[in-house]
Amino acid sequence: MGRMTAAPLPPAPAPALVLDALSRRFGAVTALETISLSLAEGEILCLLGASGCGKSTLLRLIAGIERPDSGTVTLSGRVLSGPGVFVEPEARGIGFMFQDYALFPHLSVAENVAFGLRGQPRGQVQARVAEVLAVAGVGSLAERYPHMLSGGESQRVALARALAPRPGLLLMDEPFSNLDQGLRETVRAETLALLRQMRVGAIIVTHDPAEALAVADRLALMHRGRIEALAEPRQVYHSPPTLYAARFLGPGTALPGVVRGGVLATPLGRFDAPDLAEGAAAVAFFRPQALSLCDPAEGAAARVTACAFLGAQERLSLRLEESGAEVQLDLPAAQPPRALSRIGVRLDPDAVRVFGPSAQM
Ligand SMILES: Nc1ncnc2c1ncn2[C@@H]1O[C@H](COP(=O)(O)OP(=O)(O)OP(=O)(O)O)[C@@H](O)[C@H]1O
Repeated sequence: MGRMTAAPLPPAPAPALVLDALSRRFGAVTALETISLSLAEGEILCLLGASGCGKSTLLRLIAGIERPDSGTVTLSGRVLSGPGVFVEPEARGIGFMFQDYALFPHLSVAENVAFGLRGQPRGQVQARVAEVLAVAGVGSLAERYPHMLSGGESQRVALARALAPRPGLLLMDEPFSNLDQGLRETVRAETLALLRQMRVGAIIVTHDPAEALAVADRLALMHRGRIEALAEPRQVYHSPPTLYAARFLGPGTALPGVVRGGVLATPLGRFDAPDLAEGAAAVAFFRPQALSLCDPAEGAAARVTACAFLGAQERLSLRLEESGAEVQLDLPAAQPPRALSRIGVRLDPDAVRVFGPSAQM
């Protein structure tokens, strides 16, 4: 066999946006604490987190609507905000789309979209307005006024307005939350396709984990003004760095135990915890789909205490007979769960994450 020689790695794409140690306080509240992250060109990042964690403040600092107390914002190598530097929002080359779309009520759709192109030659503005309205699928609505638009149409017009000046980055604050469930997924898919087609990077704020998992190239989970997790959706979902991140991204069970000899013993098995100290209070976390049914003699015996129909699956709540621990298990909805009053369960050890004390804050 020939020896493999490692090919030189292609140079990593230059980050489009770099945030370095951004902090912002409001009186006694630390809204953001030393936030650092970078965004590659064309990358779509979701900022996810509970109410009050600092998502909107971070978006406003990047847009320049708010000033940081310290730290720097750099876009394509140009410092927008930093010691002694502050570029006004309209000079940043960043598009902003607000949750309520903020269309000007007294301007037509075409005039709304033309607003960000002020100062450019008239013919050029008209051509660009027609182009982005067509790409956003609302070309026929150019003469309407905002009160004559449906929610989905308003969203598309707002998107067209934000994209018209060819921003280097688009910031979107809960852009789909005003749409009802059925429309939301369609508009979301179309918006994403449009961003990719135009190769515009975006930071999308959402408090909905399912939306962040579906949409993001990478997601940043924020918690109390800090970034708790930053990675691709699958990685954050399956290998969350903390118990908070694990719980925020979806349901699961945390079984507590004590580490002895580098192993955490729980009612559903023993899991390696080589990095944790002897006697550390740890938890084994797993998602409902990590448990499967078996004969009670072959796994842990359990009683079904409740059952929730979720459409595609049934979620059973179980009490383990030996320990009394409560766990959840997902079954395909086709399997009738009511017949299963006493069951056995088995846990897939590869789907378990062990969190020591410092990862349970
Ligand atoms: N102008 C302000 N004055 C005082 N406190 C503020 C101001 N703006 C934000 N805060 C506080 O900073 C923290 C972060 O707020 P922020 O709006 O960024 O959170 P968020 O994650 O966007 O929340 P939500 O999802 O509810 O919009 C909160 O505690 C908030 O009360």
